[in-house]
Amino acid sequence: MHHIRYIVAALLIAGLPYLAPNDYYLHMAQDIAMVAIAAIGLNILLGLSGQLSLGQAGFFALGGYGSGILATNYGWPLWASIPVGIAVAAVAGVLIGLVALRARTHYLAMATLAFGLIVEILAQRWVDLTGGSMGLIGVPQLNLGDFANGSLYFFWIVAGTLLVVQMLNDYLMQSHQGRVLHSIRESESFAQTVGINAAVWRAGVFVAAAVLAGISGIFFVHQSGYVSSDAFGLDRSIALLIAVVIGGLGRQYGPLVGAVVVVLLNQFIADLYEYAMFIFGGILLGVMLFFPGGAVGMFELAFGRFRRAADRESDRPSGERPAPRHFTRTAAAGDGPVLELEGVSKSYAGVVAVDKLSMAIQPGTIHALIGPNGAGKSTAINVIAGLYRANGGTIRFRGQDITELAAWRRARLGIARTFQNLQLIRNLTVCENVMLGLREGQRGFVPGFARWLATPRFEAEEREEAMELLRYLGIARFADVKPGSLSYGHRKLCELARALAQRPTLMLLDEPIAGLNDEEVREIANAIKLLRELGITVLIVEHNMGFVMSVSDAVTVLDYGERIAQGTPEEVQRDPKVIAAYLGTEPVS
Ligand SMILES: Nc1ncnc2c1ncn2[C@@H]1O[C@H](COP(=O)(O)OP(=O)(O)OP(=O)(O)O)[C@@H](O)[C@H]1O
Repeated sequence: MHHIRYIVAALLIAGLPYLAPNDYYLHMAQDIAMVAIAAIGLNILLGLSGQLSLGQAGFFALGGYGSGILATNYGWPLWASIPVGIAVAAVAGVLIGLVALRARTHYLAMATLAFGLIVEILAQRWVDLTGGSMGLIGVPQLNLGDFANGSLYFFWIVAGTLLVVQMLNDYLMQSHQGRVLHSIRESESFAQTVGINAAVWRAGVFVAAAVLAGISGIFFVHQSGYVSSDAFGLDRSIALLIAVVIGGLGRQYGPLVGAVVVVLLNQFIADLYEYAMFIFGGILLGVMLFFPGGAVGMFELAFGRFRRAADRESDRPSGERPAPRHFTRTAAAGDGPVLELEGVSKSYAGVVAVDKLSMAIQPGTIHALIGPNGAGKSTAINVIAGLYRANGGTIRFRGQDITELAAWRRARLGIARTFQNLQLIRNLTVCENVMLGLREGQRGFVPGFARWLATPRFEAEEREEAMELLRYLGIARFADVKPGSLSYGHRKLCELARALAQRPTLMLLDEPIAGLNDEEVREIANAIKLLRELGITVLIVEHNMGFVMSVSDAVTVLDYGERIAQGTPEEVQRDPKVIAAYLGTEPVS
């Protein structure tokens, strides 16, 4: 009975036509459902993946006209014209999704705005096809059989579709796919380092939003037997945006609440039609300034404080931390180097940051890459992780040439990393951040949705695996809080747990103790040694010499992008070139 809310909603939908005093209310409910379907799509696009579209009315129009024109002008039956309408919207979604891979932020907003305007102008001017602003007349209604007016059945179809879309949305928000979208919004390069093909996701989410807008448009066109191009203007795109923001951007029920508010407001201000945009604009501004969480956010704020804090698990002393299971990827000592760089170079517009660097990292060791400021350490780690492409040389991981592989592919092969300036997803809990790293056993959308329908504990195994890692690193007590409320040291440990969740063979740690106090440094040093115990090979970039010398098995020293020394910590410490690089004097020859 974990999905009781949907059963109640289905009963309400079934009963509402009989309870509504007259058709006017039913019509309003239909409008709300239509707006909500498209708004859910926009919320996924903007609220989850962070991509702003000002052209959703374009998809709405393409879906609607795609089906409406075939059914009206060419006499197609609705069962055939509707899938075509959805397909037209989806194809447009793919095309705009491809644009979204090139244009970000306000450029993307402008591109989608232009798309919406083009569709609107086509709808107005291509009168033979669309009827222009005079309208397409005699559009068949979606009334299922004998019901001439069909409002009862029509409501059931629209509201039933909304229910299914809302369920898919709810699954998305609670699942791995939702976490992926959160991560893409916060940092695409970070997402790639946990094995996410961000480009595919960004484009895919555009298609999903386009299809939902298209379905909404199809319902709209087949609602009343008549449709004019005036219905597909910019104001519709803006109204959707307003619904999403007023409801609460990124919130599970934000679009539904926003759709109710927008449709009701439209009714109240029907007499002030000329000022409608002005009034909506004012409300949008007010919400964004004073209640950025929207109506759902306000509700959470008001009632969240009465919610009982969940019992939190307490952490055991470090001696009693069982090692996590599932570490299968580790490389054995006889396998040869885990990572080999051969003459790797990287320059930025003339600045040679890494110069023909060669080094080998042996399995199961902690290898440090050190050097003065600007020596090229971060560049080297980014080139290894695949965030930057090398200009020359070869990188081999467990014998495989990965020089040309995308970052997400390298992550999937078993290279995980942490960042100098922490990359944790603010809107996810500590446990969910760690779950983001789990790749193995992740289900696709459809099997995941089926499992979600079947059991409330649909991600119990993933959660338990993440908890094991948190316990291992001694931060299980923070599992259910957002990373923002943790100390800097605990956040570093959380990031380490997330990287561990990728079950890596090689872990790249970029300045793991920068900004930490002595106690926190000790914790991180212990954690890094635990990684070695799990058989993971570690490459650390770090400034703090004392720390490097205490944890590493081998050290490579860079200066001006070139390798100037390599060896055990003791050997490197005695090397005159290293002393000179750090003290700024000429080497004693
Ligand atoms: N995105 C960039 N564009 C241009 N130059 C860059 C860029 N990133 C780094 N550099 C330059 O490349 C050189 C190496 O920088 P890098 O950040 O890799 O060194 P680092 O050893 O990590 O330094 P630090 O210890 O200060 O972090 C520096 O001269 C730096 O100014």
